[in-house]
Amino acid sequence: MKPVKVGICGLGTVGGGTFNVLTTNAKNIARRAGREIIVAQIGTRRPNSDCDTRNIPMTSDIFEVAKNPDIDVVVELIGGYEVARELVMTAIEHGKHVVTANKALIAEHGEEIFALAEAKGVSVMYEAGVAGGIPIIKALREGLAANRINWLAGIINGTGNFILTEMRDKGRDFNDVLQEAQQLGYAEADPTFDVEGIDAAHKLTILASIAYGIPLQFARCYTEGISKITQDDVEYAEELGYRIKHLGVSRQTEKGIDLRVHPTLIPEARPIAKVDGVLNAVMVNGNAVGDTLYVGAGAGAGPTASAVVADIIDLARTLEADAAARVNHLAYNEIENEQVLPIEEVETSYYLRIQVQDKTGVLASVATILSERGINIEAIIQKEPKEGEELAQIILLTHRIVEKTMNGAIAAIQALDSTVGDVTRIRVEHLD
Ligand SMILES: NC(=O)c1ccc[n+]([C@@H]2O[C@H](COP(=O)([O-])OP(=O)(O)OC[C@H]3O[C@@H](n4cnc5c(N)ncnc54)[C@H](O)[C@@H]3O)[C@@H](O)[C@H]2O)c1
Ligand SMILES: N[C@@H](CCO)C(=O)O
Ligand code: NA
Repeated sequence: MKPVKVGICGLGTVGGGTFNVLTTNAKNIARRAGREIIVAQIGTRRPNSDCDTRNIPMTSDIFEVAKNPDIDVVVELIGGYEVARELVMTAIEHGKHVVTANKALIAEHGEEIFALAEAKGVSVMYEAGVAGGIPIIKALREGLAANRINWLAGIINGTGNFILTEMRDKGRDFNDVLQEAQQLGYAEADPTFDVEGIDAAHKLTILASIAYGIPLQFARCYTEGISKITQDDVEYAEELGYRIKHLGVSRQTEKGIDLRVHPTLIPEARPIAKVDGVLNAVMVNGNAVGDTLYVGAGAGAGPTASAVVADIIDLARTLEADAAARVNHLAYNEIENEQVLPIEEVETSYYLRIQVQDKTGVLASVATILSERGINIEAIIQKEPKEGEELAQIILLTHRIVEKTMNGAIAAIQALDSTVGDVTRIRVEHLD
């Protein structure tokens, strides 16, 4: 069979990694695909010193790659929304298959891109976009296709998990660790996407869509970042037997689907609570299979390239096949518009940290506010003021309650004379 010709656009962390995996593992890849896969052209503004591209045609115009009649598969690794969207649409218009690691692009413009791809009989693959090297898209779209997915939850941002781990294990400063994550090539071009949960929300949007067969609904994803987590919360969570992780959670409930990214307390006995550093992990619960767990590197050149190249191999195998026989872009042939629940309607358990004046009767007033609203307390710790400080802290774990009821309770606690500042609220997931 004739070789498959690939054009790579963007030769940064992931582009460079993809080029190196394709060349280093070329023989093995050809054995798997049943044909050679060669890099026919690279579109980049500058060379990458980690890559020996001496014999490869290069251009600074990525659109030249998208239109090159010699190329079968265009690999979009430039990032961002607008130019990337235009590039991918141009490639599809020219009859190319596309592989991308760009979850922002898929979460925001996926429907339009897939519609054009289906009209043109080509495929757009995006395994590298979600949880880096973990083959979670493949697992959900194909491996778990027999199931009704009940829920999924994951650590799906490598930079965020790296920061939380370094803060917890070494007491390091947030910004210092973020800088290291940027140097290691883990972070997004705009790192607020990582720390404010936007990147995780892009990934969760995609996971929920292919898990339940619903449209991509990024705008409905509730998003909260990790920048407000304090060393105190990390320590108190551990005292209660929990770890704090930045989690994407989506459940199929009777009221609708919840779709949310936020810091989360997880019981330390759960394997996912011990997934540290740049590792990602996704738990998926299906009605036939039960619990499943997928763990691996969520960012970095090699792991992300592993997923990009797997998609290219998949395409190489089916290049001449009937497009309609390929698995649908969003896994389901029929997409149904199920309601995404507003965060106020979501039910979960809570960790609360309340700073109070060190007076008698304070704990009783807090307990009264909670019990009046039917909120049961599961555990409680009271911390005396630290040396040289005047404020005490009350730390609570509650049973499950709907978020709007908790909002009312928090407002009432904050209105107490004895409460100082805002109440810290972190949601708790037992993952069962
Ligand atoms: N870095 C990771 O670990 C990782 C993991 C998964 C997914 N991703 C995604 O992969 C994509 C690329 O990320 P990266 O980390 O490799 O970024 P990067 O900044 O290292 O590389 C992007 C490259 O594209 C080039 N580029 C951008 N616009 C261009 C244009 N118009 N013409 C020519 N070149 C252009 C840049 O100069 C840069 O070299 C992003 O969508 C990112 O979200 C990254
Ligand atoms: N910035 C992303 C890259 C992988 O998608 C992360 O840290 O997870
Ligand atoms: Na993946």
